[in-house]
Amino acid sequence: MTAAPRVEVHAGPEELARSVAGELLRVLADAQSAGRRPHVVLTGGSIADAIHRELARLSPGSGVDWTAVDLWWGDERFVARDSADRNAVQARTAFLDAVGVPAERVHEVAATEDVDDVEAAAAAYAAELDAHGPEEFDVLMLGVGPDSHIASLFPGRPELDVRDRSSVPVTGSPKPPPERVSLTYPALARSRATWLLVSGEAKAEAVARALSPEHTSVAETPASGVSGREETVWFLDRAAASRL
Ligand SMILES: O=C1O[C@H](COP(=O)(O)O)[C@@H](O)[C@H](O)[C@H]1O
Repeated sequence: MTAAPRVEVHAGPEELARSVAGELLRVLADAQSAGRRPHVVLTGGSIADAIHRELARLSPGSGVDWTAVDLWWGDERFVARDSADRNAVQARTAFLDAVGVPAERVHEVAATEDVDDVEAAAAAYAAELDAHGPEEFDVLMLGVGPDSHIASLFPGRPELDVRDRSSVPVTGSPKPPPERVSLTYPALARSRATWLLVSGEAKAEAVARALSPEHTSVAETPASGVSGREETVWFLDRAAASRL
């Protein structure tokens, strides 16, 4: 049974980013001390970028061996490999290059140069998960949009109902860029710890709705549909928590 979500409120985005990065480094160091190679799902977006920069800053002395961590993404934009719109490029610039994660541990979604179309990118990502993915991710991090989307699962869209695959193509995304690849709910449910990362007043209403699931539906509020097997934590700043 999944425990009720925990809500952690921080003063502002910097404090939020520092706390999440510190907590992630502790989880990774503990898993490695126990002899495991942890698998983490990264997200894109503004607060994720701040967290990634904190990871680069706090990593020295954390005890984390970044050559023994596998990294995945909850979603990716289907654009050119070096596009600044790619979540992987954002992560690489903010921390992957700085901490030295080897390429074979970084499980990126295919870019437009790699495959013919977004359907092929989603199929290739599902195959990569089958071949190298864990039974359970250690930590899954998700940003939340003002419309309550998580990964690239947007309100009212058919991708919300996909149950037979781990990864889906998204075309005509309401938020640009229009073509994306997203993990599905069954894949997002394969995590020990699920952390939702939210900063800013513009998302306060989405947070309040997601945290009162009896007053909403997954179709209307996609963020209400995820939870970790052992813990679900909403890391908020005061502005994002202002309607709770
Ligand atoms: O498009 C996306 O948006 C969300 C949230 O981004 P933010 O800038 O509002 O924080 C992100 O979680 C997702 O990975 C991304 O592709």
